[in-house]
Amino acid sequence: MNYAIEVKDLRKRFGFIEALKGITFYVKEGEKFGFLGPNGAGKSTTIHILTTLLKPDEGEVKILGHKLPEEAKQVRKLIGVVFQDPALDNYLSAYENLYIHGRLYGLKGSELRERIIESLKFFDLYEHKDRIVMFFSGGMRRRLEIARALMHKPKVLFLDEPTVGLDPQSRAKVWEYIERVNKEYGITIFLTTHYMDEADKLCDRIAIIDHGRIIAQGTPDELKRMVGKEVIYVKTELPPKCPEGFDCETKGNQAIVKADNAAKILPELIELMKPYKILEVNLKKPTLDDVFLALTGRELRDELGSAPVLPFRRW
Ligand SMILES: Nc1ncnc2c1ncn2[C@@H]1O[C@H](COP(=O)(O)OP(=O)(O)OP(=O)(O)O)[C@@H](O)[C@H]1O
Repeated sequence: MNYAIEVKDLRKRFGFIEALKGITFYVKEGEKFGFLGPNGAGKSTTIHILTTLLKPDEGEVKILGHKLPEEAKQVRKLIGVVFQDPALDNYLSAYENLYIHGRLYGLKGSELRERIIESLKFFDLYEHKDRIVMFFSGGMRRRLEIARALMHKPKVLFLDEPTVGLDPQSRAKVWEYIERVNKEYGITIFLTTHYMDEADKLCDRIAIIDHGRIIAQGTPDELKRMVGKEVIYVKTELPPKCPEGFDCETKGNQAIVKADNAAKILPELIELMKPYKILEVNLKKPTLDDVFLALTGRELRDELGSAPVLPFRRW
C-alpha cells in the first residue's frame, strides 16, 4: 500500500493549550481525505504541520515517504497548498498571479506559459485571464487559488476549509473542480472542513477531530453506519406484510425496514413488496451530524467554537 500521508501519534502544544493530543491517520495515494471538526478542534494545526509550516512536538509525520520536519525541502516540492486566508495578489491579473507562483517554483519560458494557459482553461478562468483579481467573485478566487497551488504539479493538494464563506452554488462548483483535480490529475486531496455535507459529498474517507483527538475515521458510509441502521420506508396501496428475513415492521400501509446497507437489500425488497403495489419508497440514512452527536453529545452544526477560554487575564 502506498501512502501519501502517514501520521502517527502527532502532538502539538501552544503554551498551555494542547492543540493535538496524539493523532494517528493514514491517507492513501489518490484518495480524497477529509478532516472534519468544529472550530478549534485542531484542523489547521494539523494542516500546518503537514505542509511544513509548523514543527510537531512529538510523533511521526511522512509525506510520500519523506519524514517531517527533517525533509521539509523535498516535501514542499511535492505538495500544493490552499490556505484558509486568501493569498492572491489583488492588484495583479489571474495570469500574473499564476506567473509569479510559477516563477517561484522555477518554471519559465514556454513551459510556464503553457502551464498557465492549461490551468486557466482547466478552471474555466481563461476568459478572465487579464482581469484584476480584486474584481473576482469568491468562487473564482478559490478556483484561481487552487490553480495556483497546482502550477508546479504537486502530488498532494492540501486545502484548508476550501469553501468557507462561499454561497452554496459556488461551493458546489469548487467541489466539482476538486473532484476533477483528483480524477484527471490523480492528485491526492487532503482537506479540512467544518461542513458535514462537504466531507460527506467530497471525501472517500474522513477523520472526525474534536479537541485535538481523532474520535472516528472511515468512509462516510462506515461512519454513519456506526450510529444506527439505515431505514427504508415502503408505502403500498394494499396493507403490506413484512417479507421474511428482514428487520421489518409494518405501520398501516407502510413497511419500515432497517438494514446496515439499505442499497444492498433494496432491489430484493422491492421485488418482494411488489404484490402490495408500491406507491413510494424512501430511504433515510444517518448523517455525519448524527455521528458527531453520538460520539460527543454535541451537534457539529451548533458548535460555535471549542477554543479554550483563557483561565485568567491580567490587564
Ligand atoms: N499559534 C497559536 N497559538 C496559540 N494557540 C493556538 C495557535 N494556533 C492554534 N491554537 C489553538 O489550538 C487549538 C486548535 O486550533 P486550530 O486552529 O488547529 O483549530 P481548527 O480546527 O483549525 O479551527 P479553525 O477552523 O477555527 O481554525 C485552538 O484551541 C487554538 O486556539
